[in-house]
Amino acid sequence: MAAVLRGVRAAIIDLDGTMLDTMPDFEVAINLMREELGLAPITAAQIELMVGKGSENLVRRVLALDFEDEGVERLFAQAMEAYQRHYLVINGRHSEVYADVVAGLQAMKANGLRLACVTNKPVAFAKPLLALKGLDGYFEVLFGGDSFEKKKPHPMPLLKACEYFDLPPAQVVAIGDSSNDAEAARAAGCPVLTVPYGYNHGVGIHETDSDGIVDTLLHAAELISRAN
Ligand SMILES: O=C(O)COP(=O)(O)O
Ligand SMILES: [Mg+2]
Repeated sequence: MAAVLRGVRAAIIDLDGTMLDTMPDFEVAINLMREELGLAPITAAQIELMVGKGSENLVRRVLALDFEDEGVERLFAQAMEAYQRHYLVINGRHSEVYADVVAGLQAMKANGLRLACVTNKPVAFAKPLLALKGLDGYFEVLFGGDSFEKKKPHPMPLLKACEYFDLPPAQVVAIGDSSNDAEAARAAGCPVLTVPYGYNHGVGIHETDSDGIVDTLLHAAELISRAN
């Protein structure tokens, strides 16, 4: 693993499931939306399988629990509006920073790494959330699921971050909790580390192709530092 991390000058860090356990926020906002539509609540365990590919995909999949394709499309705009309205109100209220995230970000900065946050969450949710949790100051740039034409697992958001840093992808490590992060990194040519504690569509992180699994962001910081 050390070999692929040699020469790394910057890190692209995912948000949901990597820095913050946001599942309780998703659960509250999704169930407020369902209540408005007259639908019964669903569990965090159900929602966890659907998170990771952005808000539109989440809302469509939640509706698909109760409706066929035609019903999903009929209700989508109304459901999306309700979900976004509720999410913005509760954003961050029920979510927590994972262990050793702050220590990891501090260690990366201390080691001279430049940092970007690249998430599939819309920027309007991600920006105030990072600020509320005191994490915004670590990042030079934040890209969300609506920043570009394509989201992860497409490589575009990662390539844009590399462009922003003016570094080749081989010198920019991606760190995330799901196959979306790992596939985007592979396609972009970035080395990739994964954390095992987030949301990977119900699939163990060992099943996802990466350059290594790290227990925490602090562990990631140590590996990158040791390789350089
Ligand atoms: O909001 C999502 O779909 C997941 O967001 P993430 O890319 O920060 O994990
Ligand atoms: Mg994630």
